[in-house]
This record gives sequence, C-alpha cells and structure tokens, in this order.
Amino acid sequence: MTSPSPSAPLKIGTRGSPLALAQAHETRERLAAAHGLPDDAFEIVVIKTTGDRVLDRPLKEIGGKGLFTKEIEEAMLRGDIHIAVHSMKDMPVEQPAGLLLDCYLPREDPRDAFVSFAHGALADLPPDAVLGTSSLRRRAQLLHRRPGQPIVEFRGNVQTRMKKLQDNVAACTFLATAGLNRLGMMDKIPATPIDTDDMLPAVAQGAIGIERRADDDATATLLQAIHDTPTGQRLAAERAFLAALDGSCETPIAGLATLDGDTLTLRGEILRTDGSECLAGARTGPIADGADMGRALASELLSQASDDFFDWKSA
Ligand SMILES: NCc1[nH]cc(CCC(=O)O)c1CC(=O)O
Repeated sequence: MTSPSPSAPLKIGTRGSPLALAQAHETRERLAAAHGLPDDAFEIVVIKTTGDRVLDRPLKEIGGKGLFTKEIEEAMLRGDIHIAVHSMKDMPVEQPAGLLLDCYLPREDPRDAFVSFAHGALADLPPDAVLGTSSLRRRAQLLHRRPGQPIVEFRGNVQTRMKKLQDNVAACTFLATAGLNRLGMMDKIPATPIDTDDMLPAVAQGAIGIERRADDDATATLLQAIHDTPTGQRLAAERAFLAALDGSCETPIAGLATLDGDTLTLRGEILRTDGSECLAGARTGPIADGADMGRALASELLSQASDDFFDWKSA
C-alpha cells in the first residue's frame, strides 16, 4: 500500500463551517499521529453544500436528504477527495452506492446545551420566555414539557445565535454540547449541558464519521487505525432505530445508546411536531444485538402511534 505523503496527500473533504473545519483538523491530527505521518501528508479540501448555501430559509423547507453531504459525496465519487468528515447527526441512514461509513472518532458529549444570558437553567424559564430553536426535535421536546411556550426560528452558527440572544430575539437557545466543546467555546458562552432525561439528544449527536469509497482499500486500512469501536457500537443501535423509523435529522426523533460493560442500553422517543404527544421507550441487551434492539424499539413505538401521529412527515 502506498501511504499518503506531502507530494501525494490524502485529501480530506469537509464543509467550511468553523465546526466542520475543527472536525476535519481533528481527523487529520488523529490520522497523522496514528501513522507517524506529517500533517501535510493530509490536505483539507473545503466543499460548499446546499445546506451552507441556503441561509435564509428553515432547512425543513428546502427538504431532501443529505443537504450537508451531497456535494461532498459527489466529489468523493469523482475521486477529487479520498475521505469526507461528517457530523453523524446530519448523515442519512444510508450512503449512496459506492460509499461506505465505517469509521467513527471517539464520541464527544452527546447532550444538548442550554444557552442563555438571562437564565441559569431550562427549569428557571418563565412560561412566557421566548425560546430560540430551528430544530424540529428540540422544539417538539420543549413544547411537550412546556405547552404553550413561545418558540422562534433560530438558525446560524454559534456567533450569529449569541448575537441574537444579546439582541433579545430569544431568551435562550439550544446547541449541541459536542460542537461547543470542539470549538473550545463551552467556557466562553453561558452554556449548561441538559440532562438526557430532560432532553434526549438526536441520534448520533456528538459523533464524527468518516466516509470513503467502498472499493478504496488503502484508505480503509488508514482509517482502521483511528476507528473508535464503542462509538461504532452505540451508533449501530441508534442508526438502526432511526432507519426503522425512516427518519432524518429534521424530524422529531431522539435516541441515545450507552454502554455499560458488555451491555448496551438504547433509549428512544418520537414526538408530534407540536409536542402534544411523545412516545418513549428503552431496550437493554448485549452490545452485539444493538441494531436489532434499535429496530425492535422502533417497532414498539410505531405500534403505539395512532394513524395521524406521523402527519409531520408530509407537512
Ligand atoms: N444540525 C446541525 C449540527 N450538526 C451537528 C451539530 C453539533 C455537533 C454534533 O452533534 O456532533 C450541529 C449543531 C447543533 O446541533 O448545535
């Protein structure tokens, strides 16, 4: 196998957002360290996606799967890049033909964070405080616990959202703790992780996945050295749950697997968009049965859902 070198670097495709770049740099550092190669044996290639281009509309209006991945995957299939670094939370459950996702970096904190200048915790919020989020899941979860609470659409990167909070567009917002940690911002903004019993995270939240061409054996060998097995086991359960629900990032579905010795516990929930109903459940079993547990939990929740529960799918 030929190794990447400064003259023939391994090309790492990524979106250009600060978080995406931080993730690409982490991947480069791990690959360089694992293989004793210099940093410039890896080249970071920034690719703009539809999700980056359209900033003025809520993502759910643009629709379609792979909003943040399509252009990057096309570049990989053309051979312009060798690997692509993704937030697994944004990844469709199936990859396009010819591409494979079987390498995960060690997962960061999966919890959501409560971000507010005015209030210390979610529980302290008065019922008329305006919450800022554009995530269907967070919105449904918040409304489920706090019916009638006003919520405004809140998109943009961390800086944009902090500015909106300062301008009092909302009293608080919600961000993934993982993203804040990876950007080194957890101490710089008023953010507190939310217990997963109070807000169950999105499937795969906090996990980074590295995609490659299925037939690229040289790259597969390179990636094996940085794959984190426990993260892969947790995501196998969570993504099987998501796949069985036919969900994507922008649907009110939450799921989190945890490991304890040889045992995996998967918690999951599905909600109505307006938060009026939340179906939740859990499964515990051997780690190797994670994907089966994900599918079983999905069936259990689906069997409890009334006919109109999934109306949000066409909404
Ligand atoms: N949907 C956007 C997105 N995709 C991944 C992350 C955060 C990092 C992660 O979960 O790994 C975020 C931002 C957020 O939810 O705050």
